[in-house]
This record gives sequence, structure tokens and C-alpha cells, in this order.
Amino acid sequence: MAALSVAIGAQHGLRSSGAARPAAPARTQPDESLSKSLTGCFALGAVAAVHRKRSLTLREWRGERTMEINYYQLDAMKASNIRKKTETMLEEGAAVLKGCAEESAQQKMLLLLSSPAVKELLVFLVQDDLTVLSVLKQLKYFWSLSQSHLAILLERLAEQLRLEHDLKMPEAVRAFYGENAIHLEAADPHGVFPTSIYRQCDGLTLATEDSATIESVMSTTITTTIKIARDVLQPSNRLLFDVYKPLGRCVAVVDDKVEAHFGADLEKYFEINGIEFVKLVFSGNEVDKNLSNVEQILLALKENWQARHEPVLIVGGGVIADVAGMACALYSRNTPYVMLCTSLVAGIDAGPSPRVCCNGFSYKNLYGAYHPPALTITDRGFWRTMHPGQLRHGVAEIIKVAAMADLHLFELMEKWGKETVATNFGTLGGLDDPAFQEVCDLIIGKAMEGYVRAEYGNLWETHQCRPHAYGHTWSPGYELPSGMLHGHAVGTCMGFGAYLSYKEGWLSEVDMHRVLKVISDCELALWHPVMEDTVSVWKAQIGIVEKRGGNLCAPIPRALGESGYLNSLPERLLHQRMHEYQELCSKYPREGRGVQEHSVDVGLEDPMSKKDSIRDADRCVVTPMDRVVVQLGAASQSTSARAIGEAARIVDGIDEMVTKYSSQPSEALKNVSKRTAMTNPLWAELMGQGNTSRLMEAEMISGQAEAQLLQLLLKLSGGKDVLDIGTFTGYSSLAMAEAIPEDGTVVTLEREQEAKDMAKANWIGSPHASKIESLVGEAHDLLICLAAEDKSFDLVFLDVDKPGYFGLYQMLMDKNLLKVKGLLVVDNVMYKGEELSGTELTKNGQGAQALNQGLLDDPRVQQVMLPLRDGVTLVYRES
Ligand SMILES: C[S@@+](CC[C@H](N)C(=O)[O-])C[C@H]1O[C@@H](n2cnc3c(N)ncnc32)[C@H](O)[C@@H]1O
Repeated sequence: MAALSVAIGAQHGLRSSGAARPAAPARTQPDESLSKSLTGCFALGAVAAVHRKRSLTLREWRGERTMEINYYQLDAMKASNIRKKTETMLEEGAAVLKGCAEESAQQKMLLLLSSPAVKELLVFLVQDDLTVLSVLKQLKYFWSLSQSHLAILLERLAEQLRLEHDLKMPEAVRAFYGENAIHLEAADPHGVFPTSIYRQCDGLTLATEDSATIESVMSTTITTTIKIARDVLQPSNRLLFDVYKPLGRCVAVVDDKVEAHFGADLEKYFEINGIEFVKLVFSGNEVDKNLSNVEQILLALKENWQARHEPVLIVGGGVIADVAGMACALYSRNTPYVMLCTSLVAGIDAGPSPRVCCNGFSYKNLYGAYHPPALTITDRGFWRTMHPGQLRHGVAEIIKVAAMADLHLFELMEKWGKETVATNFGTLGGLDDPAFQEVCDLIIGKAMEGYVRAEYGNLWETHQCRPHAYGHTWSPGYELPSGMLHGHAVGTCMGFGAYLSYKEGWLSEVDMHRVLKVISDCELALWHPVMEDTVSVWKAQIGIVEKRGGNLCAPIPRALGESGYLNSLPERLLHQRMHEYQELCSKYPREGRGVQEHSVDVGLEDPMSKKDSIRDADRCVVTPMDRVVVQLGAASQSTSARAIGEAARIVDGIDEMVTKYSSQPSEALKNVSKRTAMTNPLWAELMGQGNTSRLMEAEMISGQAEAQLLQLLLKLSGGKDVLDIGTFTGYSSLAMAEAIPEDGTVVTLEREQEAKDMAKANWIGSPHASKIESLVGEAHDLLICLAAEDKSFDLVFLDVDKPGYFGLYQMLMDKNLLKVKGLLVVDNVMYKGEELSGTELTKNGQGAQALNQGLLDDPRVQQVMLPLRDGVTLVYRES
């Protein structure tokens, strides 16, 4: 109903906000089907309003099947008031429609909106009784899409009436609705200027009289709909039509593998329905579930002028649901999306999940947000193209819900589990058996309902009584090393949980075996040899206790279909129970092993082979110490993330400590900071290439400690003619300029004009800036010029591309650019510890090594290498 108010506001030029676009994409013309559906929509609203049962199923009303929804009980008085008004409106509306049967849809709508009974009801709903409005909003979102989209259609129609047709709304009618819109600005801004029709927020703010203390309590309402449907891509199917037709277009993020099978069907659907379709295809592979993929999606959305109120359509399985859902959470801080699930796991678990996420630095789901879809559609028709092994492992998620929360579903799985697996859930067999088809839908619907009931009631995961974590307590310790598909790992852990429940005296022995049997019947694993390493399983338990806020809180069935939580399992007992459980599994078919239980068995890569070393090595290695951390992580995959994080903290701490206990830089030098560098396009360019800010900071800016060293060396030596090779931010030039006498000079060389300009800007304000002479060009060419001018220097700081180091050094020596008794300071001589690690050297590593060796071989110099940051060598020229 909030959107209905928008429709009314739109008559008066009050527009709902959306992203500005260069040119508005062509919008859909309202068609005749609109006027046909009008009467139905009004009737739907009427029945909803007066229906006083606590629960109502759509099946009762429209003969379709959907989940049962609980509604608020309406106050009898309000209901009868609405009923009266609605009946009057229906009568009057029907008469209006009858009297203008030959008119256009626009004309019909105009007449309807002008009718006194319609006007009265619409305004009554939003103005006189906001409680009822909120109830109707629930009904709108949870019951019938056609009703909710009436509101959007009204807005579009009103806009078109105003802008594109000669049909003018009479002033009196416009004024009537206009007054209502003005009222709403104060009473319910969501009703007149919404940016989202799926979310609302409210806040209660209290303050002391002097406003010195302000307390606020905020609340959020998120609405969502879940549909189990068939033939969603049949052009006659209304589900996607109802969302996107009123908007005029659909921007979709599609999994690349789904695109191969269903891309053409998707295009056809939107084409036949006259809806502009923008298809963005992205990888749905676990290995690509990273932040840069999220960024790519964000960019694609921006390039297509995605507005924050248009739901993005996400088509695919669990990975694309996570990654594209994450992009939607970030895009304009929160953009709605519709999830069209094409895999079993997505269809009952990841798809409607309120959690969206991506991996980072090799940690699974390091980044994430809570952002449920506005609409989730599960159509098992898509599963016919799934690899049977992929489908099978998804079944574990159904058993999980069944054992923990739904005995009826559990019994269905006992009876039909085998057959659903064998037929890809009725898509590769059993097609001509309507009863079996019904069973398949029922199983999916029930599993979905269980999931939604548990997860949406604990949206922010603010407590750990999560039945859905059944099968996820100990398996994280061995899933990755085993190479098992997730569902099989969950299967083993569910079996173990059922055994623990039996040992606790919760499940009877018979029921415990029922759980094990259903897992086994569905050809999922109960046991895997990797579990013999019970020490790893214990480590996993420690990790999970940490994750669950200090509690084990392991979900296991208390009875079949009922959740319980085990909060204590001492180490010795865990080892013992694991051995007992192994023995138990050995008596099951296949000795408890699953069918096609490994990722490689279903054509996927072994996740271990793709598991990049612990901290995204290439990006994080800046200094030799960084290399130590990476080696530590790579040495043992079982090294806990915490230990590696601790090592990283110490390594980072070394730099911090050196900085802390060295003399502090001048204010001018402080200004030449990382932030200054970040404003430069060079920074953006390097970031675009995937470098991190840490890399930029450490590699490109001569750090504070090095600057202090340069200053001390100059003060000690009394040098006043200085050459700085590699200007970049100008930090080292300015540091050295500060340390030389008034008549001293720093000549600084840089290949990039942009860097020179940035450095110059950074020196403004320093009284020492006048000592700096800045030259642009290749260092090699500029050295030739300087030599031709007979220039020579007391101190040279060399800090450019490493492959050129040795050649430049030879020029400095051979052309006497470095004075005898002068000092050369060279940065990055350890080059990220490449030589130390014994790995193949990069060109930069080779460049640093060539210089190091060249210095050793040159009798004219004496040098010392200092392990400061990335290694600094001091070279004294003796002859
Ligand atoms: C490591 S940064 C220098 C950092 C600088 N000392 C500071 O304090 O910000 C290296 C700079 O040298 C420049 N450069 C690299 N190779 C060069 C070459 N062969 N000739 C001239 N400039 C070069 C790069 O463009 C970059 O700006």
C-alpha cells in the first residue's frame, strides 16, 4: 500500500526517487490486461481485509499452492469498516468498468481513480488507519504479487496519463489525491517518497533538554516472498512478469553455466513479454567468489544505470546468490533483488538466505552482509541439467531441516529420498506421475519453509540456536582437506551428531538409525577416512566454539523433527565418540561412504588445489617479513588463521615500532602522506591493477624510518649536493632537502610527469622546497645530461625500477656522478625476500640481485646491507 500512495502522489508530480539516467529507458505501456486484473485486485484486497482467520493459504483463494502464511488478526471493527467501503468500491468500480468497456486501459484507470468510492477507500487506507495499512502491506507482500503490483502499475499509469496522453485528470480529483500526498509527507514518508518498497525503518529518538545526551532506538522492517513454482520461464508465467513489467525492464546477473543452458529461454521470456532485458553474465564458481568479482558486478550495474528501487534479477546457484547478493547489498548501500534459484542448494538454502558474502584473503566468507532477497523463486525444472552428483549433495540440506525441525518432511524423505535423488527431483524421470511431482514440490516447499522460519527469525545471527547449523559443527575441520562436496561433509557430520544425540539419551537408538539410514539411502557420506584424524576434528570444535561466542551450541536432534543443542563435548570424549561412530558406519552400505562424494567426481576442481596460500600471498608480500607470514601459512594448512593473523600483527608491528622510536618527521613531511598519494591518478591506476594500499604505501613511499636515516647520513657527512633517483610523492626529496644546508640542492629524477606534479604540490608550504630541482625523463637519459653538465653529488638515493639498478649504478660510478667519498643509498635491495625464499626471482628480484652482486665485485666501494623494511644498502665510494 505504500506504493499505492506513491501512485497517488505521482498524479501531482511527486516522483519516487531513483538514480538519474542520461535517457530514460523506454517504459512499458499499460495494456488491456491491466484493466482486466483491476477488479480481481480489488476483490483480493477486500477478502484479505475481512478475512479474520489467523492463517490463510493461497490455495484456498486462488487454487494455487504456496506456503501457509500467518497474518495479524484484524480488529473486527476495522475489518467491517473496510469491508463496507470495499464493497461499495467494488460495486462502483465494477459499474465504472462496465460502463467504459470500449475505452482504453488509461481511460478506464482514470475513471476508476475519479470514482468517489475508490477515492474514499484509497485515502482511508493510508490516512485514517495506518494499523490497517500495515496489515494490508503484509498481505500485499506475502500473499499475492498481482495485488502488490497493482500499486506500481498505478504509478506508471498515472505518470503516463500525466506525461504522454491527452487524458487529463480533472483538477478536483488531482487536488483530492494531492492533499493526501501532502498529509503523507509528515505522517508516513515511506508512503509517498519511498526508495524501497521492500524495507522500512523507524526510529525513536529521545534527548535531554540541552541535547547533551541523545538516545535512539531504530527498527527495520524487511519484507520478502518465497515461491515454489514451475515453468517460471514459460512466457505465460506471471511471476517475473509481475515484478518487471511495471518497471519496464529487468537487469539480470546470470551464472555463466546457467547462461549456457537457459540463457536463450531467459531472453525469450522477456522479449515475448515486451520487457527490456539487460543480461550480465558472471562466473558462479567458488574460486571466483571474491571481492573483485563483486566489484565487477557493481560496475556493470552502474554502467547500466541500475536504480536503487529496481530489483536486480539474480539467476543461478549458491555462489552467484552470494556474490551478486553481496553486490546488491553494497550497491547504493542496499538494492533489492529477486533470486531465481537454479540449483538445489540455492533453491532451499543459499537462495533465500539473508546472508550474502564473498571470500577474501583465502578466508571463506570473510566479507558479508545481511540482505535477503525481496523475492525468491525456486523452480526445480532448472535441476534437470544439474550433474546428479551435485544434486545429490544438495539433498543433505533437506535432511538437515527435516531431522531438526519437521518430522513430516523427514518421513517424506524416508519414503521418497532415494527416488528424488535418482530422478534429479522428478526432472529426469517420474514426469508422467503427477503424485510424485506433487511430492517433489512438497518436499522442496517444506524444506524451504523450515529454512525460512529458522533463519528469518534470527536475521542478524544474534543467537546461536540455529537448527541450520546441524551438520556444520565438526565438518569444517575436514571438509576442505578431504575434497568432499559440502553436502557429503554435512552428511558425515549430521550422522555423527545423531550418534551423539543417542549417546546423550535424546534420540532413541531406532531414531538414530533412521537418521543414518536416510543419509545413506540418499547416497550421501556418513563417514570419510579423513575423519580418522580426530585431532583436526577437535581443532574444528575449538574454532567453532570461538565463532559461536564461546559456546559449542552444536545443533543435533533432540527428537526426530525437534532441535536440541549440545554445549559440551570434552576432547577425550570426542575422540572416543568418533571411533565408536566409525565402527557404526562401517556396517552401512558402502561402509558409510558417499556416491560421487568428492568435488572432482562431479567435474569440479578440488578446492584444495585452488586454495591460495593463506593471505593472498602475491598481493601481501611487500617486505621479506611478509614473506615469512606467507610461508608460515603455506607450511601447514592446519595452522590456525589466528596464529597467522598473530604473526602478521607482529610483522606489521616491527615497522610501527621502528617508526615510533625514530625521530618524527616534520609537519611538511607528514603532509606528504599516503592520503596525498591516494588522491593521485597513479594510485587509482595501481589499485585498478589489483595492488593493495598496503603495497602502495610500503613500496612507493620512502618510509619515515628511511627518511630519518637519509637525514642523519646527510648531517653526518655534511653533504649538500644530493641526487634523488625516483621522485614519486617527493617524500625522500623533501626529507633530504630538510637536512642539507641553505645552499645545498636536491636534484630529483622522475619518468612520470604526473608524479612530478604531485611531488611539487606536496612540497608547497615547505621552506626547503626551493632547494629541490625536479627533472622529468628516463633516469638513464637524465644522468647523461647531468654528466654532460659535469654535475657530481655527495649523496645519491636510488629508488626506481629494479631491473635498471645495476646499469644506473655503473653510470653513477663511471661518469663520476657519485663523488669519491660520496655515499650511495639504495632501496629495496632484498626485494620482498625473493632471494631469501628461494623461489624463482621476478625481474625486479633479479635487478636487485644484480646490483648486490655488482657491489660485491666492485673494489671501488664498501657497502653494508641493512634489513630495514625491504632492505637498504649504504655504499661508500672509496675511489
Ligand atoms: C619507488 S618510487 C620512488 C619513491 C620516492 N622516493 C618517494 O619518496 O616517494 C619510484 C619512482 O620512480 C619512477 N621511475 C621508475 N623507473 C624509472 C626510471 N627508469 N626513470 C625515471 N623514473 C623512474 C616511478 O615512476 C616512481 O614514481
